[in-house]
Amino acid sequence: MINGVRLKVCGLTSLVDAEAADAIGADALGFIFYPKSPRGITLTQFAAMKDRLPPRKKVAVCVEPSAPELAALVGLGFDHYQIHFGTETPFPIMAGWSHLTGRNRLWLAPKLPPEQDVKPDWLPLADTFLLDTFHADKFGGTGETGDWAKFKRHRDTHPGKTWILSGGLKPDNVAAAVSATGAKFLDVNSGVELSPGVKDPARLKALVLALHHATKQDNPSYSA
Ligand SMILES: O=C(O)c1ccccc1N[C@@H]1O[C@H](COP(=O)(O)O)[C@@H](O)[C@H]1O
Repeated sequence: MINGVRLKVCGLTSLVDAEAADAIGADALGFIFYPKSPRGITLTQFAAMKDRLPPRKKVAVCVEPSAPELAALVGLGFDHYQIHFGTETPFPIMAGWSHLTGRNRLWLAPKLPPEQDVKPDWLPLADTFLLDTFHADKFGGTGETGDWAKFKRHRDTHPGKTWILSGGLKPDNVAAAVSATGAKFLDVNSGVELSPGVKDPARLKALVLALHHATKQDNPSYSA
């Protein structure tokens, strides 16, 4: 936690990168189980490093998992399950996800087109929502910033939920993102990489320094 702002470092593919995220004080470590992602790992790869990972919250990131796929992830004992999904996903499927993980462990990450908001029906299914940048052909990892005003509007409208800001965050825009949205939970991924799937310790440090500076109590553009 950095001055009241939590940070997840996502797309970790190795112990070395998990340790780099731990070293900068990340609250949560994200692992992507999506074969189409350049940061994707398999359950076997995760299981091989699981016992040596730093003692931070572990988040399994997946895309529209089937019940058996999600059950396999739950079997590995993650703290949270971040599910990216299209907005036409049938409600009973989403309710099944919530039932399998428990709503306190579920992070719903809808692929929201510009004109669409989080549907009221979804709210009881999860305590936490992650808003990532919309991209017609991708579910995440776009490296592009999203609609910060939309994020702020959701956060203001539903203060009982945890809202995670995601999409294209990097050392040079994290201060502006926090200032524009008031986000208390950030998710970083490609903006702190050397190449897809390989984290850059220098960019991780720069991001944390920028976040420290942006959230200092005496910074006039920040309201805690
Ligand atoms: O990174 C991916 O390849 C990915 C693929 C499918 C679903 C989620 C994915 N990553 C998530 O995308 C966001 C934002 O990434 P970025 O900062 O824009 O690179 C992050 O939450 C990852 O969990």
